[in-house]
Amino acid sequence: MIEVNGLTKRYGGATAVDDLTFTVRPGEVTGFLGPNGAGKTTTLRMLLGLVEPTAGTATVRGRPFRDHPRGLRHVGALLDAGDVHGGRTARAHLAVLARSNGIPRARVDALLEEVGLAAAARRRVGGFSLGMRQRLGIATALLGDPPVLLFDEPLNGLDPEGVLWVRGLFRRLAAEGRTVFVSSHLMTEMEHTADRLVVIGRGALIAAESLSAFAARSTRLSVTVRTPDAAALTPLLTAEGASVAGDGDRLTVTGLPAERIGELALRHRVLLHELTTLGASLEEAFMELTADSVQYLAGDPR
Ligand SMILES: Nc1ncnc2c1ncn2[C@@H]1O[C@H](COP(=O)(O)OP(=O)(O)OP(=O)(O)O)[C@@H](O)[C@H]1O
Repeated sequence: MIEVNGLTKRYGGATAVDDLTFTVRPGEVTGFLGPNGAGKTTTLRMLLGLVEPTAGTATVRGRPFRDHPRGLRHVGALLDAGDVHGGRTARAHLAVLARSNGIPRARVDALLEEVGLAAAARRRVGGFSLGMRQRLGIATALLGDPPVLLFDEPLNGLDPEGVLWVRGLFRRLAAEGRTVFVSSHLMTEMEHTADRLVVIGRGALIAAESLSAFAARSTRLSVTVRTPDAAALTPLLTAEGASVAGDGDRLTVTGLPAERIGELALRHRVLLHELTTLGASLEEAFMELTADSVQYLAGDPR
């Protein structure tokens, strides 16, 4: 569990992180989304005690990160994949960290295998591609088998196979009960990976909610529903706050995601012939909601 409360960072007159309050739960992948410069990296650095907050607190499992005595065993982090001693081999890099954190050496080779770097284990990191550095950074984060994992833009530089692998890895880590917090500036990277989203814009919180709740807040998302029982379905949808337009057996529904419409129909035994999401993609919803962070400001629904 990560708890961020009133977290603020100012640099001179500029506010990089503005009074952020949210929680990140174990057992889920939480996407940390915001446009470039929104304050994601600064927030993650404050979580790791690398940047001192101007105000507010950030705790990991109830304590500030620097109060955790065995760093890598409590929180694993990938912040900047380029931030590795280029003269070292991948294996030596991990071995040094393993030794200083009291982690068995055998874990190094197992992890190099797991992240797909076994064949490059004896090569110097200076010659690694960005994707290979990301894989090494992910291995570093996993080294201490920590219950909490932070990843800053982990998909940068990965090829499609690497992206699929990382998605599967994050899902597995969450299924093991870990807290997985992953930043990205692209919704497309998160929509197949995250269970929940924390969205920020210009340092301030825009949303902290499930992926489907986030989608439902976009005014432009609409769902086409075909049903022989529109008369029964329409009041069920409007009672949930949706707008329903349409004629005959074809309805256009805004304000509710397709998943929720499907659930309602099932629960009330309304037959559906079609359920299609139209219009804005989640990426467009994200752009719409981050376009004006003040206008769409919403609290943390804890
Ligand atoms: N050390 C610093 N001194 C001054 N300003 C800073 C410093 N670090 C970050 N900033 C500013 O704070 C804001 C937030 O930056 P941050 O790197 O946290 O954003 P981000 O969401 O991670 O962006 P990106 O997706 O581009 O990595 C930016 O305007 C940045 O210029």
